[in-house]
Amino acid sequence: MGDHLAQSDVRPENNGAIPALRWEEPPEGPVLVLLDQTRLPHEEVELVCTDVQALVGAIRSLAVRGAPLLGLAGAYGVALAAARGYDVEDAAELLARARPTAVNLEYGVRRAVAAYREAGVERGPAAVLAEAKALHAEDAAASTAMAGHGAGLLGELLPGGGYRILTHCNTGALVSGGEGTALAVVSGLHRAGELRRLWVDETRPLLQGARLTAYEAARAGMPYTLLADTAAGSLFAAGEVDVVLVGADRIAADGATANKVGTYPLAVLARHHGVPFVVVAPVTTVDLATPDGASIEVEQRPGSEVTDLAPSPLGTQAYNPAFDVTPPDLITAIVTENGVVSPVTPEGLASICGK
Ligand SMILES: CSC[C@@H](O)[C@@H](O)C(=O)COP(=O)(O)O
Repeated sequence: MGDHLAQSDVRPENNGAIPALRWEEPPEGPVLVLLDQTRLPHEEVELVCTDVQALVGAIRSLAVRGAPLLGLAGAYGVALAAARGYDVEDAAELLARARPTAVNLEYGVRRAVAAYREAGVERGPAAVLAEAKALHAEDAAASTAMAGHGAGLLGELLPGGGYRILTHCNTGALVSGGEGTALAVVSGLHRAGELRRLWVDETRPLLQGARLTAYEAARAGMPYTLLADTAAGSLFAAGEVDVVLVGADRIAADGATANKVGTYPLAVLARHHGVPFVVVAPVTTVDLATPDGASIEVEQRPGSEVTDLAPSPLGTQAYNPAFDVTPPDLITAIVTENGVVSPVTPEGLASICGK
């Protein structure tokens, strides 16, 4: 990001909840302001993107991340290009390719570009911004609806309430225009007094659970406990997990679900221990054009994200996929804003998406 961010563009803020992303129009020209998630929880620092290259850098570095938020970033990125007079089609290509797995990114970009094309060059900037804001509002509404459907599902699966929920990665307000996906369900249950314990996977190697979910859970006053990803097996064996709730980056037409690496082992553990495994995602994460899990492109990240942790001996090679794919038969239910798909079938998914 270096070249695109003047020092004065970095503004620390500590008062209350900071939105993960917002559009601003100072006299110097429109900007997209991001809460830098690489700096959380120790520092709440905002990045001000004045151009698409800066935003692409922020997406790749995970300053802005999580499927629904990537969709918003993509749409606002197109709006930024249009407002600042850059080539909108070129900018859209750059943005859509910034990360490959979360289909929301491409969805947000394509939707914004379609609005631009329809409005024409003169009215395009206003039209594309309006589209990005509409997507933002829809995402917030989807969060609320998913929280309601998720709570209803848990009530059916686990009568009695007082849930001990295991989650992976980060799926809260940091990834959404609203309260998120899986963590939106957890937040609603917490407010209703139904959350006995939130088990938070660290989420190696970039620690989205330890840094971001713990940050959100602490702010909300949830009863939560952090665990190393490798401790999940013994937690299941001890009978301490009632249900697994996770988000998704892309759900194929057959229900196979790509989510943060480490999700698939949780689904295997859940099946072995007879625990429901539930995916919570908006329909914008369902990609009916991708037939199955094998067709999902899984982002491979630099090995240094793994080797630099310890650090490992110089020259060590690392296997570092950002996501893994859980097959549909291991998924108890997929919760969307339009309702719940269970059992997970291609027909059920297509119908919830209105296709
Ligand atoms: C609602 S967020 C769902 C997923 O996007 C989330 O679980 C996840 O895998 C995020 O990965 P990240 O690499 O941090 O962008």
